[in-house]
Amino acid sequence: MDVKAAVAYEAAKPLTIETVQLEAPRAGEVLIEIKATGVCHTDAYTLSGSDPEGLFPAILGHEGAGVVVEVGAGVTSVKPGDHVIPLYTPECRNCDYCLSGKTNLCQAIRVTQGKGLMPNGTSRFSIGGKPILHYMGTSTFANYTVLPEIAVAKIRNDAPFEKVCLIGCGVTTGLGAVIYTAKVEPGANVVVFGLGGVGLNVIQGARMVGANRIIGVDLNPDKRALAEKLGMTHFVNPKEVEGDLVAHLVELTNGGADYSFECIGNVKVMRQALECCHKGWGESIVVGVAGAGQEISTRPFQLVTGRVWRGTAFGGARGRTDVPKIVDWYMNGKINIDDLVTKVMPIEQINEAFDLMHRGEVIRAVLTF
Ligand SMILES: NC(=O)C1=CN([C@@H]2O[C@H](COP(=O)(O)OP(=O)(O)OC[C@H]3O[C@@H](n4cnc5c(N)ncnc54)[C@H](O)[C@@H]3O)[C@@H](O)[C@H]2O)C=CC1
Ligand SMILES: N[C@@H](CCC(=O)N[C@@H](CSC=O)C(=O)NCC(=O)O)C(=O)O
Ligand SMILES: [Zn+2]
Ligand SMILES: [Zn+2]
Repeated sequence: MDVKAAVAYEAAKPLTIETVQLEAPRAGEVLIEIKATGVCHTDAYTLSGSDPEGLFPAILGHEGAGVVVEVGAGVTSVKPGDHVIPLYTPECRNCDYCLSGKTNLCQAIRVTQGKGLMPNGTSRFSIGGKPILHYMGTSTFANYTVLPEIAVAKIRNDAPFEKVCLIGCGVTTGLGAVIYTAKVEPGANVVVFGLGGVGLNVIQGARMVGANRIIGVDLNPDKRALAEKLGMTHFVNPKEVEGDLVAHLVELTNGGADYSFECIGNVKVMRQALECCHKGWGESIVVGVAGAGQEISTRPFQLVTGRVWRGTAFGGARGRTDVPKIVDWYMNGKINIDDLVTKVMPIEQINEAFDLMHRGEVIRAVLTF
C-alpha cells in the first residue's frame, strides 16, 4: 500500500514528505495506522549523524500511538481495531533477557532492529523498489507502519492518541527511571538534570513516589514553571550558580542526592550527576544518550565511597506489561501528559517540530496525519 512518511535520506538534512510503499504484515507482524507521534530528542540525535547505529535512508520516529489495521499469520495478542503503542523495546516473554526477570532489554529482535530491518532481515518500506529502512523497530513518522507482534502494547480504546503517544517513549522513560530502575523511596532527595520530555517525567515520577526534595537543573529558565507544576521543589540554573555546581547541589540536598538522573546526553553533566550523589549510597541514573565517541569518566574513588552509576533504557519498563498500566495512570488523572504536549502539528511540519525542540520552545511537538 502507499503510505505518507517523512523520510530521512541522509544525516543532518531536513526530512522529506514522501509517498512510500509498505508491504503487508508477514507472519507474526502487525500493520498499524499511526494516529499521532511525538518527536523525541533521540530522533534528533540519530538524524544529526551522531548515532553509531544511525542508518539512512530511513523513516524515523518511535513515540507513537495508533490502531491495528491487519495482522499476519499467527498473531494472537492483538486484532484489527485494537489501539496500540509501538515498542522500541519489545517484550517477547521468552528470551533469556525476558526470562531473567532482571532487565527489560528483550533481545529477541535487537540485531535486525539495529540494522533497520524486520526480524526476517528485510524492510517492509520502499520507494520505487529501493528499500527504506525502519528505525528503532517502530518508524512512527509514517501514517502506517509494520511491527512484530512482540513490539506492540495493546492499550484501552478511549485514550487520546495525541497524548498517550508520549507513553511510547518520554513519559515511560522518565517515570520508569524513577519507579522501575532506581526504585526511589518516599522521602528521598532527588536531582534531575535536564527538564525536557524525559526529565519532566522523572520529576513527576519522583513526586508520585513521595520524594522529599526534587531539584531540577536546566540551562533554560523557561522550563521552570512546568517543572514546578509537576513537582519540582527547587530549580537550579547552572549559569546562575556561583562556584561549583556539584558543591551547590550537595549543600541543597544536605550531603548529596539519594538519586540523580541525567536526562540530557552530556557526558560532563553525567559526571556532575554522579558526583552530586550522597557518599555511601547515592545512585545516579544515566538516561541521556551520548553520541559516538563520547565517554564518561570520574575518579574511581567516587564509586569506592559508595556512589552507584547505573543506566536505563525505556525506564526499565516491560512494554507489553507496563505501558497499558501507564495509560491507565494517565486516564485516571495520576499523571499529567496534557501539559507536556506543547504543540500538535501536521506531519508536513515535521522539520519545524525538530527546530522547535532544538530551540527549547516545546516539551513535545506531536505530529498527526
Ligand atoms: N535512555 C532512554 O531510554 C532514553 C533516552 N533519551 C535521551 O534522553 C535525553 C533527553 O531527551 P528529551 O527529554 O527528549 O530531550 P529535550 O531536548 O526535550 O530536553 C533536554 C533538556 O536538557 C536541557 N539541557 C541541555 N544541556 C544542558 C546542560 N548542560 N545543563 C542543564 N540542562 C541542559 C535542555 O534545556 C532541555 O530542557 C536525550 O539524550 C535523549 O536521547 C530519551 C528517551 C529515552
Ligand atoms: N543506537 C543508539 C542507541 C541509543 C539508545 O541508547 N537508545 C535507547 C532508547 S532512546 C529513546 O529515545 C535504548 O533503548 N537503548 C537500548 C538499546 O538496545 O538500544 C546508540 O548506539 O547510541
Ligand atoms: Zn525517545
Ligand atoms: Zn525477550
